Amino acid sequence: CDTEWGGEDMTVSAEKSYEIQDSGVLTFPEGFVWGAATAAYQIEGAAREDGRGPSIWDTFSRTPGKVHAGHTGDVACDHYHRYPDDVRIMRDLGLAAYRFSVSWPRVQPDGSGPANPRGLDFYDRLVDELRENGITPIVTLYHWDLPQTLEDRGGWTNRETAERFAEYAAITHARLGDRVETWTTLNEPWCSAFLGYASGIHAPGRAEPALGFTAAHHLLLGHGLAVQALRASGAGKVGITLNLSPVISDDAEAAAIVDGLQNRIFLDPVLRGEYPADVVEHARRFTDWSFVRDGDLEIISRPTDLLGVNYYHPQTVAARAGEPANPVYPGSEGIAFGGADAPRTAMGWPVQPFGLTDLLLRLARDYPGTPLLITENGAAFDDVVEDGEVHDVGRLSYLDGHLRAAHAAIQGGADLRGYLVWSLLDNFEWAEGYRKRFGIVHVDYGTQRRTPKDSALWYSEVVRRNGL
Ligand SMILES: OC[C@H]1NNC[C@@H](O)[C@@H]1O
Repeated sequence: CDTEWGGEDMTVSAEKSYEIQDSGVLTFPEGFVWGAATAAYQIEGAAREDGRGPSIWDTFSRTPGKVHAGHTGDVACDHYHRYPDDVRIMRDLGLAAYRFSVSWPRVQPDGSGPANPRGLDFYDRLVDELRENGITPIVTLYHWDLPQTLEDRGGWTNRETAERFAEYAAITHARLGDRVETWTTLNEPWCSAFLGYASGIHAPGRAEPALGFTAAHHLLLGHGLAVQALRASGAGKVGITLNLSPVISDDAEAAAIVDGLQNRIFLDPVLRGEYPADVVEHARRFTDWSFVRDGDLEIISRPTDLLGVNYYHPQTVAARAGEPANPVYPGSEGIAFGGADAPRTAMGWPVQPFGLTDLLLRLARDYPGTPLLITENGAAFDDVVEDGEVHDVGRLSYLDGHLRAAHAAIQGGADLRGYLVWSLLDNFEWAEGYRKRFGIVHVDYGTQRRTPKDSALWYSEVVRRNGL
């Protein structure tokens, strides 16, 4: 993926458009926010430019065997240099909002201390470019690229990292807060904790079940401290983004365990100010929870303005004697995962749009009063560029089904404010490297040429009509 910048013309060809057959128009609420999402390490590149320090993903991707084919985020989609072209693509598609993450090691190369002005300068340029093109920026403060220096001191297993995170949040808001209204603190703390510390599948690659729970708590504490810092700094809307999955099972006990470890261990502290009692008991074989201090849950549950929901698929589980534990769900011995009878994406994930309706209605029922924003939903498929076009029928069908599912949830009473497709661009899919493509815009990593896929043209029409 190491390329020279070609600077080709990236405009979307306006004459092409994707007509939606009038199969009964579904219209979304007035003001529904349509956009796309990305993350810094997955698209920016420029890994050592303008003072950026190393993150745990720079380290992890250089560790043999951890990332497909040794892929790294050194160049990625070269968004650090090509952002004007990428913003122009979003404008031409008619997107109203763009969710991106700020790279903590760009802002504070060592994770603490004074800001790196050149790092912040990039986000200044990006935010201004977005606003000049009528696109609302939505900032994620942490999308997994922890400064390595902090990991060297224990990372999210060290309580002090939560305090450093709040300082970083304040620094970033001080620079961008006059032009960025909507902030989410963390992206998918479940992945950071249970892929990164409990199972070793993601950076920093530690594989001790107990550390998953410690890291989860300090991530949540960091969220709460950052909310306090953002409020003190005059932030507008503040929230957190969680990857949530409804659990499908014939076995109530298995379902409760997985739902607790995936969903309620984060939802309940943030929105109810308590850890679920069943999860606390379940985890006692791994931890005594002594990392929870008096007052932590009050900090973690500071009021927020929105809940970012990342949905891809449900979890189908069954009780099966002798089944070994799934390492990302500590203590899940006797529970078999998978088995959904559904089409699959290139990630092997089942395509089950009904799960999104179930999830959104469950959130509205169990955690009422919190506006919801789908901050990620999308699918990987093996795309091919043919005569300058990408006929990604599978992705288009996935998105169509999930938008219909989201609409059904709105009809059922869910307070859903918007939908941000994952992702704007094909990008670095973590341990899968660049071999999995989630973008509605194809990226040729050899030339960095962008090609809007049929799904992008279709999505543009959905945005224009505010419906299907
Ligand atoms: O796996 C697809 C996406 N899931 N949520 C977090 C993102 O960084 C991933 O690329």
